[in-house]
Amino acid sequence: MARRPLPRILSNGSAQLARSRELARTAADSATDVLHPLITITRGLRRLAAAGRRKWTETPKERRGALLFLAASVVLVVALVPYGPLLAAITLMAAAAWKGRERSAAAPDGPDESQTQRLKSLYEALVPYFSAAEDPEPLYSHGGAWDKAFPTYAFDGGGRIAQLVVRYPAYFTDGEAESRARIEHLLAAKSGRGREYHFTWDEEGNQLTVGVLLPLPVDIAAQRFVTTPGETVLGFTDPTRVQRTLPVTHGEQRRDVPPVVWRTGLRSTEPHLLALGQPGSGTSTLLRSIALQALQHGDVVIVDGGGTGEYACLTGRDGVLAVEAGLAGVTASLEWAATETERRLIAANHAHQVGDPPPADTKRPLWILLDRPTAFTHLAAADGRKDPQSLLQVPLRHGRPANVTVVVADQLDNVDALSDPVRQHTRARVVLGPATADQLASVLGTPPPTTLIDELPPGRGYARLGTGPVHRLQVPATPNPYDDATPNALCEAVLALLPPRTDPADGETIPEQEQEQEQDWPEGEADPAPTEAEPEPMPAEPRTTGAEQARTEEPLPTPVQVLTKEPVPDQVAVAALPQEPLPEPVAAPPRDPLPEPVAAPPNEPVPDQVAAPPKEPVPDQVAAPAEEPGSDQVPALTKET
Ligand SMILES: Nc1ncnc2c1ncn2[C@@H]1O[C@H](COP(=O)(O)OP(=O)(O)OP(=O)(O)O)[C@@H](O)[C@H]1O
Repeated sequence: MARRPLPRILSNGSAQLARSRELARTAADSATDVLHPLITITRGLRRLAAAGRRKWTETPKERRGALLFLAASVVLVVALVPYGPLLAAITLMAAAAWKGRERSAAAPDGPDESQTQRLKSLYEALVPYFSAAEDPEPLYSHGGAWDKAFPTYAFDGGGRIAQLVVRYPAYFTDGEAESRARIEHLLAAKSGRGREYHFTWDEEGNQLTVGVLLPLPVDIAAQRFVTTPGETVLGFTDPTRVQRTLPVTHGEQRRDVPPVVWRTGLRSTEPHLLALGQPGSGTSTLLRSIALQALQHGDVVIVDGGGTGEYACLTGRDGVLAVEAGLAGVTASLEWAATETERRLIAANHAHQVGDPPPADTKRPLWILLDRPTAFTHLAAADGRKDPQSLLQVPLRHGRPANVTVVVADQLDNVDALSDPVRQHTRARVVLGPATADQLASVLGTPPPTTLIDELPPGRGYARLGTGPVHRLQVPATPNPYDDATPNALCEAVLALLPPRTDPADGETIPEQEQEQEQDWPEGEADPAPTEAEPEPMPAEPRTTGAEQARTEEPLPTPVQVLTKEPVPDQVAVAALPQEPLPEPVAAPPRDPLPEPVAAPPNEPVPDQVAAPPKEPVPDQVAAPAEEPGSDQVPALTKET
């Protein structure tokens, strides 16, 4: 399997150019500072000369002789007086300096009439919230002095408030989320809707700073981001809470933008991610973006519960172990992933015990990406079969030391159908699209410090990594390249990131009829379900149209081997997985297991629901539960959401 090369560090030619330009600008600035008096005097002399010329042309011709005589007399007197020339030169220089000084237009002292009116009405609106009858010296009272309450303010070109500092009385309950939310809502409404505001509460100084946030960039397309292995760019955010910037290209241009970077792997404190959103908010796009980044250094298994072929472009690509859209296929893939997690743990532990480094085949990151897994939960329940989510328990609980990462994307309305392990072990959280304040607080664990706006572009939302701050997030545009509505430039950007197609393992194509005959479950195992009865959420047709194929100029993928008895469409190729034997039958877990503790207790064995082919228990050291952060760090996600 060909490996993708590490991302090439972008050429630094333009960076050098920018540095030289910056150097030249600094030198020019310093020279201007040093030569400033000379420049002022020269400018003054020029102005004096211009004034003299003007005076000469304005003087009637008959009086020019007298004027000339007067000037000559003055020059003569000056020349004859002791120190006259010197005094005259000093006087001239002083006059030139005075005349040459820069007279900037005096800044207006305060707000203009309409701005004053805005501030006054804002003040009046705040009176009921920031006043108390018992207050002997109320800062807020009807008809009171608004300028004492608003020490700093700024307006934008349209006359709307761009920044405002609001002082409030010490008795205001600024520690209560509800009180804060009321004030924030009111300020956002009175300062102009349609913009996002950021609120900074200074509880010590009894001050609230209101800032207007610029829209996040929506034009950044999928590309190779300059990150290290183990880092995934979820999207872009405001520069305020993020120290780092990432160079991105937009057409011919390059610019630096602050990213939200999620770290996975051994040292990650948020090893798994949950993304939620309303339909059409961009969760599938986020998953596609993560998949393209993950494929640079790892393998991915994709579970597509949406059934709209969002991941067809990844099918049959190098590193893509499976793109599953049917219940039986999903179950088989997730069983394999659980077994693989255990295998890695055991292999790494054996290596630790004999003092060897972990084997190479335990280090390649494995990503399990699930788009709407609750669709399969409903299907499995209707069919009386095991919920595929129950198979995520091992990768979720023990995935970090095994380099296995789980990403779950689903709709906000389906939160109740997510299993407890998914809720408890996904400490990186993303909410995309419109969501109520309660939904955001429930998923992220805390409300975002910005106001919500009614209309959000696709891919816009919030991200929180563990107990860190809540970031505004804009996911890079990573559309489905096989979608006819996708603009060509974006389509090409995504296609350029796809790994090459996987060569069939044995160099042969297995005819479909043969495949069906060859799909045999291990002896004694129950057939998961009769093929005819299998509900199939994903249409079996290929997702690509003729036109799309022509655009990609790539042949359709060749099915290599089929894992399940389900009729799998050609494009849903299950490539590398089936080289492994199928795991033992998995005992169905109780339908509604009690929520587990987030941090696995020390010495915890691997849950026995998933019977691994190697029957050894997972060694204590490998489960590494001690490093797992405690449950208080997981953003709350209640079933009431
Ligand atoms: N970050 C983004 N930038 C630009 N367009 C986006 C972005 N995210 C999503 N879109 C566009 O929004 C539409 C819906 O996106 P997507 O399919 O990812 O949403 P979804 O939440 O998975 O919806 P559904 O659950 O209905 O599949 C698509 O047309 C997609 O191209």
